[in-house]
Amino acid sequence: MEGATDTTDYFQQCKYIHEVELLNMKLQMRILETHLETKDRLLRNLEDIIDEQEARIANMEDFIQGRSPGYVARNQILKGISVLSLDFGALSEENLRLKAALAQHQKAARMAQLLETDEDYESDFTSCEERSRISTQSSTSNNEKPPYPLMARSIIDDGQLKKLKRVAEELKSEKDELRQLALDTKEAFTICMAELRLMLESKTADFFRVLVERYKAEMEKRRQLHNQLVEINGNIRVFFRIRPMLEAVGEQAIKMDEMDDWAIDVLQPGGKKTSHGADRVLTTTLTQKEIFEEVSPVITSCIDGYNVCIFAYGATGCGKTYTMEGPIEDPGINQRAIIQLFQVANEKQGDTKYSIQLSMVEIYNEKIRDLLNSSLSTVNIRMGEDGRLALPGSTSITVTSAEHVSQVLESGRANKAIACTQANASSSRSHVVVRVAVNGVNSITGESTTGHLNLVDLAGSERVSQTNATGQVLKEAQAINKSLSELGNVVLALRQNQKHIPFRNCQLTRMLEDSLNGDSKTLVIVHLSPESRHVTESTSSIAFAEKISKVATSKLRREGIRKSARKEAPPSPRK
Ligand SMILES: Nc1ncnc2c1ncn2[C@@H]1O[C@H](COP(=O)(O)OP(=O)(O)OP(=O)(O)O)[C@@H](O)[C@H]1O
Repeated sequence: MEGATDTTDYFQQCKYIHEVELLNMKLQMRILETHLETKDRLLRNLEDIIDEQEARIANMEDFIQGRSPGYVARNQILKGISVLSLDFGALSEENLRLKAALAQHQKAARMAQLLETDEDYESDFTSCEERSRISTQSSTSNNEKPPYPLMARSIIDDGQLKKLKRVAEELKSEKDELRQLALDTKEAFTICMAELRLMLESKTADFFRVLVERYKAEMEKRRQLHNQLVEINGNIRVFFRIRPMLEAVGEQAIKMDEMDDWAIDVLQPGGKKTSHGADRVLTTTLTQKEIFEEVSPVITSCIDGYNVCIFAYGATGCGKTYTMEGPIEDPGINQRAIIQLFQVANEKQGDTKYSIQLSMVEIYNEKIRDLLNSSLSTVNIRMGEDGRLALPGSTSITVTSAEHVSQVLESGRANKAIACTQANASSSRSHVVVRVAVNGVNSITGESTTGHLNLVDLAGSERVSQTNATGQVLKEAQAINKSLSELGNVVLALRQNQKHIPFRNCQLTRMLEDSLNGDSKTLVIVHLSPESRHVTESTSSIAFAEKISKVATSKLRREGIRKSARKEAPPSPRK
């Protein structure tokens, strides 16, 4: 019986052992499954981290230093393993041995697991302080390897970092190539532009040269035609002289046309720009000497017996007296003209002996006063026996030298000042006429010629309506207006070769009848103030200039001027 009991015990013991072993095997299986599952999760995490790494190549160093969110996942996994361990502790209390055995197996299995695969976990679990310590050491010592976490090492092992580096290098070299290409393109573009500019400049210069030549040819043609026209129309020329700006402030409303020496541009008060032509425009930059050179050809024809009239027309203050008299140190046309007549007469002196007489009168309120006589006697106009107009009783001085001319003109100027005071008039309220007679007598034939040069500084042309004039001033203004208007009518009639010339309507035209009629040469210099505040007066002066410049068109057609102008136009420049 006892033997049977022992056998039963033994059998029972074996059964228990088998059951424990079976349980143990099952546990091992479960542990392995858990381990595999853990590994799978770990691998998935690793894949996620690798993906993240690819997207964050620039932050690789940060990742290597262990700041990746992958750690959080791994910590959770490890936590799970610990929970599993605790589960083992909750096994049935009824079999402590089994529990101990199980615990031992579990411990052994866990140890085996850790030893087998997770050596690296050790480093993963290294404390932050430890890691930073090692990291600091690694940065100072090149020999020690940094404690790369498992995932980083796996990436390095996989060659992904190398791959990424290679890609980065390729990208860098492509970028360098692109940069070089951009530099080459820029250089090529600069060279191309420089060549293009040179080509354009040379083409433009050629084109411009041809245009200038054509322009000059046109100008020359125009000048010739104009002279032809002036001769046809009785040698009457109209010039504009623009006075320089006297005030620094204000806009310049009148300028010479940049493209045309014979025209001016006027900026009207409303902002409109108008253009006006004349026989010549004397710009602000011309000196007194240069102005005289422009008019001197007309003056010297006096020596040959021609009558010449030069009028300075314009509103008060626009420079008429400056042009005719000028300052003592820089004299105007009057003095220069008479001195030139002297010089030319001296040069021509031979069989013909020349003498030059000078008189100077003023027409104020239709009365003529002798400015070379200090008593300022009034002078009348008479028709002489030779059919010439004379001013009997007026002083006529034969001038003998340039100095003498200056002296005589100066005394006339002084008397003019007295006249202004006596008549209570400013200089612009009267017309001042310097009359020069050039007599030539041929000692052999006895023939004589007389040419008259009339240099007229007209009264200011401003309108009565704009001056609010009354009484004496109104009377003066009316007389001035009338005489200027009559002068305009006479010049226009002469220019248009009208049958009746209205000389007799005022003292000024009466006095100058013999000088304006016939083969005479007349020049009207219309003076213009450039300042915009004088633009109304200037426009009125321009209107006067345009009125006296009018030419009968039927006459032009008869002369065939337009036809010839068209025929000889130079060729267009080639593009
Ligand atoms: N071309 C010029 N260059 C420099 N100053 C000038 C010029 N023309 C005129 N002036 C100056 O302008 C002012 C007026 O000129 P000026 O007396 O000759 O005008 P005006 O038309 O004769 O006037 P008025 O009709 O009142 O006699 C003067 O001070 C003169 O010196």
